[in-house]
This record gives sequence, C-alpha cells and structure tokens, in this order.
Amino acid sequence: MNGAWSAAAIRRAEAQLMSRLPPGTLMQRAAAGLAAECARLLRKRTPQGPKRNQGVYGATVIVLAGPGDNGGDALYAAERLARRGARVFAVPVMGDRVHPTAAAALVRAGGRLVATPPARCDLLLDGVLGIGGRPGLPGRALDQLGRIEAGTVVAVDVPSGVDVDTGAVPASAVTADVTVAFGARKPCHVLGRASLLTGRLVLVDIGLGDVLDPNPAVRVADEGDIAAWWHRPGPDDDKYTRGVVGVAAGSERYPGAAVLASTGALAGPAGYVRYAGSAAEYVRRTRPEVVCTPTVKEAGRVQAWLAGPGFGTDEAALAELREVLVSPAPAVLDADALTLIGEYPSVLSRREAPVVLTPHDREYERLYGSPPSEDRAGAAAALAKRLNCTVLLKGHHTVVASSDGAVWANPTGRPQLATAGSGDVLAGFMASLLASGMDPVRAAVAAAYVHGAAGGLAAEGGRTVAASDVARELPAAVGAVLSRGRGAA
Ligand SMILES: NC(=O)C1=CN([C@@H]2O[C@H](COP(=O)(O)OP(=O)(O)OC[C@H]3O[C@@H](n4cnc5c(N)ncnc54)[C@H](OP(=O)(O)O)[C@@H]3O)[C@@H](O)[C@H]2O)[C@@H](O)CC1
Ligand SMILES: [K+]
Repeated sequence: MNGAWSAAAIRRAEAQLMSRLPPGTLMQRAAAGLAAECARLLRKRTPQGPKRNQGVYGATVIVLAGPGDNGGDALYAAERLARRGARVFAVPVMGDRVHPTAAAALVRAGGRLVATPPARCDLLLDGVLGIGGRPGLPGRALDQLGRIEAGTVVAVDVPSGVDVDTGAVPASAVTADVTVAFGARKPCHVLGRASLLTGRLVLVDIGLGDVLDPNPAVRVADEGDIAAWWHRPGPDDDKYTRGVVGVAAGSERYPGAAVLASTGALAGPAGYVRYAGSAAEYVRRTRPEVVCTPTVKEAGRVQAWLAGPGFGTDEAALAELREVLVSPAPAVLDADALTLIGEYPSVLSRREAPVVLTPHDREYERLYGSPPSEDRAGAAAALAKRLNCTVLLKGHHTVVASSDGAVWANPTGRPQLATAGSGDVLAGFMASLLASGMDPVRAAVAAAYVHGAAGGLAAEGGRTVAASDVARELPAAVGAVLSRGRGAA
C-alpha cells in the first residue's frame, strides 16, 4: 500500500528528522534528487540543435522561484545544473522575495536572476509554491507561464497553485509533465483535478520513511495489496464456498444493465451468479452460466447482493430493494437503488450488514443534499460517516471512503470509463468480491482498481471504449493484476 500525507504531517516528520541533522541537509537531499531527475529528462530531450547540445550542457533552464523553501529547492537544483553547463535563468515571482542563500549559490554557479527570461527553454522548473502554498498562483508566475514555451515542465514537490491537502484546483495552477516530490506523496498527487496536473510522479527519498505517521491521509492500493486480499480457491472449494452473488438489476426497459452487471459479477472470484429480475431472458441468452429467478426472494441464499442498475425507481423496485436490505448479506447499492435511498432514507435505517454505495456526482447530491465539493475525499468520507456505509465516489480518480474516515484514491482508470453501463460492470464485479468474503472497503478499492485496469486494456491503441469492452477485458485485467501483484509480493 502506498500513502499520501497531509502538509502538516510532512512538516511534523521533517521537523523530527531535521532536529537530528545538520541545517540544510534535507533541502540539499531534495535539490540533489531534483537535479538528478532534471538531468535525466534533459538527456532524453529531442535534439533541436547540434548533437552536442543534448544533455545538461548547453540546455536552457528557467526557474520560477517563489518566496519559500520550494523556491529554495528549485534554485539549489538549478545551481547543480548550472555547474554542469546549463544556461539557467531564475525569475523571482513574488517581488524580490526569494530564498537568499539558494539564489546566491545559483549566481555563483553562473546562473542569472532576471525579470524576463527567454521565451523558450528546454526545462522549466516550477518552484513557485510547495506544501506552504495556498491555492492560486501569483500574477507574475501566471504571466511567465503564459509566455514561456517549455520542452518539459517539472513541478518541484507539488504543481504550484493546487490545494495540497485535497487535490482541489479552485484557481490557477501549474500543469506539470513531471512532479518530483520529496519524502512522500501528498494528497494532491493522487486526488482530484490536481492529480491530473501532476504528470508523472517521481519520489525522492529524503529519509522521512521512519518518522512519518503510519496512518497516511489517503491510501493508494497497489497490485500486491489486491493479490494479497484476493481469495484464491483451494482444492476443497466448490462453487458455493467460493461465494454466491445475487444480481438485482435491469428491467424489461433496461435489460442491458442486467447483462452488464452479471458479466461484471462473473469476472470476479465468486463461484456462482444468481440473477433476480425481469430481464432474465436477456441474461440467460447472453450469459448462460447465470441462474435466473424473477424476484430477490426466490433467489435464495447469496453471500452478497448487487442492487440497483437499471431496475427502476417504482414501487416494485423499492420492494425489491427492501428485500435485498433485509438479507444479512453485504450489498452493493448502485444507480436506481441510490435514487431510492435518496427518496426513502429510512430503508437503510435498520440495515446491519455492510453496504457499499457507488454514487457519481448527481447520485451523491441526491443522497447528501448537496453536490460533492472539490475535496472529493472529504465529500466521500462525509457521506460514508452519515450513512454508516462504505462509499465509492466515481470520478476521473475514484475515491473510496469507509465510515471510520479512512480514504483510498484509485490510481487506475481513465476518462473513457465514463461511458454508459461501465458502472453496472463495476458494481457487479464488486459484488463478486464481496461474495468471496473480501471486506467491503477492500472490495470497493480492488474493484475500482481492476475495473480501471480493464478500461486501460480496452482503450489500448487509442480504441474507443464501451461498457461491454470493459466487461470483456475484466478477466484479463484480473489475471494481469494478480500475476504482477503476486510477483511483487
Ligand atoms: N521543511 C523541510 O524540511 C523541507 C522542505 N522542503 C521544501 O519546502 C517546501 C515548503 O516550503 P515553505 O514552507 O517555505 O513553503 P512554500 O510552499 O515554499 O511557500 C510558502 C510561501 O509562499 C507564500 N504563499 C503561499 N501561498 C501563496 C500564494 N497562493 N500566492 C503567493 N504567495 C503565496 C507564503 O507567503 P505568505 O503569503 O504566507 O506571506 C510563503 O512565503 C516543500 O514543498 C519542499 O519543496 C524540502 O526542501 C525538503 C525539506
Ligand atoms: K512547486
């Protein structure tokens, strides 16, 4: 598991570590790691001039230097590049407030402090704001970003302008190709719109590992986690012990939801999928391995339910939802089930078994009364706490929150997954993980991860992606994630 730590937690860890080290050590570690990554990027740049200009020597580097230590890191890294022959121009973007010793070191190495740098550069270092920054950019930084054409933009620690702790981007911010982060990820690297401005993330170890709070603000699962959580069938398992999934989805009007959700369920680790609803004919025809009944009651015992996709919001649907909720099995509630809960919140009140809710933004609003804020992790956690459920809030980076406040950011997934029916596949797959005995938060986290990976496979080569394509790729994504995860373990 990877984590992301809040600015305050990073500062606490840094203070503890700094008390044991000579002054300036951490900043020099940060600058050395940053300069090494910049040198790697400059070696890779497309040669525009004579071949001898490849690499650091002769490269044009511009630093946007803010008033704090983030600017200090950038200036010290630029000093190292200047010593290796780069032409460095540093622009103080907050009046003349700039890290004084780092600026002096850069000038000693041959770099220049200027108000107007060249209009083109090979590499632009964004050292405007780091973990001490408030959202938004100073005007001078914005002006320079508008006029400079940069081969590569490298953000120092975080893309300046973002909200470091939430990943929100309420005002102007830097768009980076690469972000070189010191010590640990911050929430803005993995959450919200800021994660899209981060580009490729490179972590530089400055020795914080031992002193960081063991509980990160945001968790990020990796393939090793998913492989470790996954129930592997043993020789004594049969289709029942592997888990039975119940799918209450679809209707005569929306039979596709039944088929997609059942297909999602079949791709998971459970051994048996039962379908309950009025689209049985379609399910039987496309997925003959699914056992169909007309109602939830007739489906018999299952280890986990999925209820909601395409099953309508009328009284009959409400009755079926109530039937699912009286069952002692954990349940994933999606789509129409979320609309029904928004209208009749009391249906959840006597529920004791675990529930996972999977809203998109409009469904979230129906459940919470207002749309999710740009602090998507905070929004998911607030709903999870209020309804005492696990919440998977869909988005370009899906987040999962448990009712006890733990938050996970999903690292896979792409905008193409925002396609009709894709959520039905995800919900069915998640119900299968629940039926296999996986804990609800892990089931939500693992389902989002593998579903995102399946979307990636479906979109390979720039292909357009429909929900059936994602469903078709799920078994391959399961195989790839588990084999890589077990390899990593
Ligand atoms: N601590 C350590 O050991 C290590 C730290 N390291 C590095 O330090 C970085 C944190 O540095 P930092 O604390 O100096 O804060 P930083 O983000 O540079 O800026 C704060 C300044 O910006 C200003 N300001 C804020 N928002 C603004 C806005 N929107 N628009 C305009 N101005 C704004 C604010 O001024 P104010 O307005 O509050 O007077 C203040 O002066 C961290 O990200 C990492 O890179 C590494 O070297 C490893 C070791
Ligand atoms: K920065």
